[in-house]
Amino acid sequence: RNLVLHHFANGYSAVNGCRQNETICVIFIFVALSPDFSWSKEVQAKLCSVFQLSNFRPLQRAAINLSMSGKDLFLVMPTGRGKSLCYQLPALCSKGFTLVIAPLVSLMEDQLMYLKSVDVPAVTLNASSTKEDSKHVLAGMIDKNSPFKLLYVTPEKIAKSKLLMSKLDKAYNMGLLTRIAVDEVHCCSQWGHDFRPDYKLLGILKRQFPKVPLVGLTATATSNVLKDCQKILCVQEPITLTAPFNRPNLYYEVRFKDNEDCTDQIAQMIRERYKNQSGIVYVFSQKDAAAVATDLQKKNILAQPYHANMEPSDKSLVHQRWSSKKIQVVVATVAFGMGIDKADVRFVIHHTISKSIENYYQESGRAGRDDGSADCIVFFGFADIFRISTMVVMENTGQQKLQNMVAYCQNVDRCRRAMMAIHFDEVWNDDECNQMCDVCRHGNDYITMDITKHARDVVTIVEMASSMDEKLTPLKVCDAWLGKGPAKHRKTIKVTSLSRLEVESVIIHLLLHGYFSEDFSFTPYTTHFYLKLGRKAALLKNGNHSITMKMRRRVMSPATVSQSINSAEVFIFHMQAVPPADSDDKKSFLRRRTKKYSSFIPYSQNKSM
Ligand SMILES: Nc1ncnc2c1ncn2[C@H]1C[C@H](O)[C@@H](COP(=O)(O)OP(=O)(O)OP(=O)(O)O)O1
Ligand SMILES: [Mg+2]
Ligand SMILES: [Zn+2]
Repeated sequence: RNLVLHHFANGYSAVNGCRQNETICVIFIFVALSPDFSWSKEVQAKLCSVFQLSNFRPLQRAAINLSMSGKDLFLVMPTGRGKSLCYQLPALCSKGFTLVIAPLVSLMEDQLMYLKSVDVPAVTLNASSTKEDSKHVLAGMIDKNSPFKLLYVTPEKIAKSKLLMSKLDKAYNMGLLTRIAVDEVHCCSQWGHDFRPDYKLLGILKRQFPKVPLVGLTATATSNVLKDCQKILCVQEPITLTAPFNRPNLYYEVRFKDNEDCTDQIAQMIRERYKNQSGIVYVFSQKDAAAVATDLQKKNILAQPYHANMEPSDKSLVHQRWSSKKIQVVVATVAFGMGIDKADVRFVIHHTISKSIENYYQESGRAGRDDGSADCIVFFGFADIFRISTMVVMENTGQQKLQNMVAYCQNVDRCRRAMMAIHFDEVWNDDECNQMCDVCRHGNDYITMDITKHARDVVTIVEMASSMDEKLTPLKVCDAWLGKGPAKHRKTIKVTSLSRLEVESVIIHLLLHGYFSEDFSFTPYTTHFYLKLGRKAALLKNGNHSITMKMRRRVMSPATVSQSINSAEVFIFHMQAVPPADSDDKKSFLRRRTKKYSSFIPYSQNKSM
């Protein structure tokens, strides 16, 4: 029992046997960690001689042993931690071949290129396979000498190719279909972040080939998504191994976009902080990819765009040039994601927030796969929220997921890792972050403020517009509150004393907490996002109701301090700070300031940490 607990404490975290008795699962995992199976020597030898790796990473050995002993398995392991090895190595140590389902041709090609380089025979069948290639592969599947160990196919092939299914059937009967691996298994579920309809049809595999063990692999799946995948794949009693989601070498930071274009700031960071280092800049749209790449090029940065609408050969070229360090930065949409396995990515910067935490975790997870330190920085812009919101308006849980992402960015209170842990149903102790997020490093720069009066004012603006039968976009609401635009929108309230960033922050807070809600309006060409009163807005009529939020401490001159001491009026974002007169306060101010400016020195460059 103690040994099992020891393994758990050392990162072999959750083990859930769906519908299985927990004790049996604990025994399975315990046994699976043992190095004494009939295949253990061969597995260890090939780990070194073929894959040229000296040790397993957490959970790899358990996953391989469970898979080798014929168990069905879900493996949830952070991006870049080596899930592929957990089916490639068993494939190499078993007779017959392993069928691998992967969502993208580019992802398969990358894996084939890698396997070729280490002399593991692997082939693919996909829409771009030639007739000759297909013939060769189909024949190999039922060849007793198994000319290949891994066969990569897209889910579309399984859904559409009767010939492939009949060959698989034959191979199954001959005992040559040894294992099935479903990579990026979260694509099965509509609740996952990257649903692919053809994955829904993969249940046929377990129904047709019940004796073949299946392993589903993903970096990002909540327990509900996994349950859904299990049902879709018709897997009866899988064991789920979940490696801790945490990537200790990644530094997470969110920056508020103080104007629409943060490209200048990004360029400066790349030129100074990430000189000669590889990275990715994620953008919202194909248009943005082209524009931001051009902007960076103008600033003498070797950057190229990457998006789904480019010719496959152009995409490959950008990927190759980046992998071989001929260019420094790829400016990409989400199309540049799965299967990107460059080890030394030192920064992933989001020019625009992702549409969900799952997406963000996966995209930022492209950084630091070599275990070296790397930075993951998001630029959080007010207008971007509504651009994405209207884009995901038709997706099942699109708004909820976006809200979670916005809450992650807006948060200045809780360790960023804690936010992710809560999202992925993990237990997390904030101390383990090790100051590797901006909140843990700079949380003291924020204080709790009473914003009730501000909330009443801005709610009044929306209420008034509505009484005049007008709808206001969030940007219009900001303008009205800041004293721009028609005066009728602020008849009974004063122009706010808050800065634009503060105004935006308050509106986001009210939206996240139900004082405002979204009001979409559809035209044949576009969708508009308007603000309307949310379910909690009425509470503001009650004199006792109060709202607080964390705001960046405003550094004030002594005169301002005395004016504002009893007021919630003055806070935040004044970068032009004036040190306090009092000498103790001055010291702490200077400490804070040094700290604040060191906040712009990320971990990877901050040699003192
Ligand atoms: N035991 C190990 N020791 C050192 N490096 C390893 C080990 N196992 C795998 N790797 C390396 C090989 C790859 O370059 C890198 C990422 O592996 P890979 O299998 O592509 O990740 P993954 O599938 O978990 O990530 P993703 O979720 O992004 O697909 O890790
Ligand atoms: Mg992978
Ligand atoms: Zn933290």
